[in-house]
Amino acid sequence: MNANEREEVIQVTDLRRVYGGGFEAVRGITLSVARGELFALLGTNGAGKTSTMELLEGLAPPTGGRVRILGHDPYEERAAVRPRIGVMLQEGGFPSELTVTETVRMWAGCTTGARPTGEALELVGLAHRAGVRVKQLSGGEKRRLDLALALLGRPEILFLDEPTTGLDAEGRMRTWELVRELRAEGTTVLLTTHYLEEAEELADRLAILHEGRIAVSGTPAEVTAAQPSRMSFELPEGYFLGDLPPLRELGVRDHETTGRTVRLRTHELQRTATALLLWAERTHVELRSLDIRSASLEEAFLHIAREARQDTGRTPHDGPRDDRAASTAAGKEAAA
Ligand SMILES: Nc1ncnc2c1ncn2[C@@H]1O[C@H](COP(=O)(O)OP(=O)(O)OP(=O)(O)O)[C@@H](O)[C@H]1O
Repeated sequence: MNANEREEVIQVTDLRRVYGGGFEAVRGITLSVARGELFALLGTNGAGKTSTMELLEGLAPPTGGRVRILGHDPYEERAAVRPRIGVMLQEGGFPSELTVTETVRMWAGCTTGARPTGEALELVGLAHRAGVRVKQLSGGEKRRLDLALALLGRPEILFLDEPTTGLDAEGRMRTWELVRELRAEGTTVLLTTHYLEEAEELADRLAILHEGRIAVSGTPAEVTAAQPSRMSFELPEGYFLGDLPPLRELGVRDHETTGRTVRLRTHELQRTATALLLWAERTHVELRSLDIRSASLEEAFLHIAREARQDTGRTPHDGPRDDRAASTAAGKEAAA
């Protein structure tokens, strides 16, 4: 293979998952992840992140579509895929009477070419808890044990389902550092998380899921670029909105006022901010409580969540406006 060529180790095409009761949790997801890349799956609660991860991990067969992990079907060709991947599920579940060391040894017994137990515990910062029974570990320590087990077989692809949930700030930083090191060594990582700063810190690319579909995807910079920046300030005493330069002409997309506070959203932050600050200087007034912030991943996420809330307000008969698959789901709902 050409050195510049992207080796796609995760390929997902039009993936679908329908649960027993007929609920469509994954509704046509297409994505690919290159070797050595860190891809983050974000989404509102119930968006379908875990349902998607489980299909990629080969824990269940898809209802429709295609998954290839390292060129294999992870469900049909489990024996070929399993030794090359590491999986950290959302909820581990170990025999609670075993000690940390015994748990790792037990797991190592089922893993080809396992790391030494001490090394695995060292990696996740659990070496000092080696002799402690699993039931005595804190929630965060159990997450770290989960991670140690996922790393035991030196996987080529690491699936991490909410790896830092329940960790304190130091534990989270430590996990981020470890994930960065693994990536630097060439490990491909697929991560789900509710911490947007985690995705912003770690991800090369990401997708935000909503109701089983990818609502937006790209690099963190691409995803945030589509969102407006925000600016807010207090109107000086004796001044009104109409005294400001015409906001539309400054690139302002929309604005609202509460009392004397003006909040606006703009795609041209520099132009808007410069014009308003120059106006304040010319007018010899101070824009108090001035706050200017560029768009963030949080903004993109909240935008999607807001749209989701508005959608929830619709009746099934209204149906989503422009999506055939979603109309089918709404139709099912209406029929139920
Ligand atoms: N076994 C199941 N049977 C029926 N529905 C299920 C099942 N498992 C999950 N679901 C539903 O599928 C949808 C997606 O769930 P999933 O756990 O994949 O979402 P998620 O994005 O991982 O959510 P969270 O962020 O809350 O962990 C939810 O509406 C959930 O209730």
